[in-house]
Amino acid sequence: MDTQYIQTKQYEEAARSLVDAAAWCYAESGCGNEQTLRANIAAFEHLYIRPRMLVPMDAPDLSTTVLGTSISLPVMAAPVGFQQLWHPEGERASVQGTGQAQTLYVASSSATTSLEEIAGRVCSPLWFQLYLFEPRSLSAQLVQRAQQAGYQAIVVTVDTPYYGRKERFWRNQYSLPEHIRKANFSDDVDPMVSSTFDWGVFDWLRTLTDLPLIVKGILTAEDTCKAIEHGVAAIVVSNHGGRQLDAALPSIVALPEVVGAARGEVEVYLDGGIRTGTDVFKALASGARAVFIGRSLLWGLAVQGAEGVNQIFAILREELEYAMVLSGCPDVNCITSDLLKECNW
Ligand SMILES: Cc1cc2nc3c(=O)[nH]c(=O)nc-3n(C[C@H](O)[C@H](O)[C@H](O)COP(=O)(O)O)c2cc1C
Ligand SMILES: CCCCCCC(=O)C(=O)O
Repeated sequence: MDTQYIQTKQYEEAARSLVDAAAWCYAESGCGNEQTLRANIAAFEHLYIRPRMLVPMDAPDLSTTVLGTSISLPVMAAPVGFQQLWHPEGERASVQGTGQAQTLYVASSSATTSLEEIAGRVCSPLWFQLYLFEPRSLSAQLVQRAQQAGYQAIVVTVDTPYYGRKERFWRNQYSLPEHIRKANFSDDVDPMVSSTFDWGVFDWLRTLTDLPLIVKGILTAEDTCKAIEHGVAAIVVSNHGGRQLDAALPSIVALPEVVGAARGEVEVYLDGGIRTGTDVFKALASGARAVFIGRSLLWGLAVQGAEGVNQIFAILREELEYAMVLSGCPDVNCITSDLLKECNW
């Protein structure tokens, strides 16, 4: 397909007509009544930009760094499992499209392509997302394989002591197709997430790797302090795209308290509900260093494979560039909290 869409929303509409109903339902679902899924997006609508005028600039500079790695825009690919549901090339295409956009890709523990194969394809910086599995040895092996394959950091997802209740998916009695495999595990291994871990897991992981550890799934100041005490290098404010605890805080609402508690000691990123460049702008103005996209990346993947993923980043890049020029921000460091106003009407 050679159509060029100008909004991520148009990719969503196109993807819906292309993707099998079960895969669509699986990805779009939140958990429970989907309050958090809706609120992740709706909360951005309460934030408005206070633009500044007559700030001279040429083209604004959207580039930044995350843990010292350069990326061409402050938007990265979130870990998303089972990507062959959306395109036969799955993760191979999404990592390629992310590389074309010159940004960073996080490979999921639950990928349909092995972590080694993803790393072999790479033309972008790569982090590996780790689930905390029982037995622990399953997680330990993944960490060691990721380090060996050249990943630059481990993103530990901590919001999944149980796998969330995707009730919409269950109600429709969908299940994932037989051919969809977790490629990081042999067929006789069925890794189960574990509810028995505490914060000491970071001390244990530290004995296994010297890669930076990033914690994904934080929504409170209290847990931010715990994470810093246990030596994390960065925090992802996330509610798993509204897929774990229904009625959990929308990510953009939780962000300021996490940023406040982090006191600049660690980098803070956000995911959940990013659909436009102005959403990216609002997250940066609320203190995020960069953001991740989950579902919108899948829409690009479903419609045009690697090129679609690249296009999703291109759309967000252009929208962010417009927002920066029109609000007087020559570079991403100029996107500060004084440029935002909350309006609850
Ligand atoms: C279909 C799907 C699969 C996901 N798989 C993972 C995963 O394997 N690991 C993980 O940490 N998060 C996973 N997530 C959560 C994303 O990393 C991210 O937190 C979320 O999608 C961000 O919200 P957004 O979809 O509104 O951008 C998944 C999300 C979706 C929609
Ligand atoms: C063993 C955990 C499987 C998780 C699958 C991917 C995911 O995180 C999701 O939200 O779906």
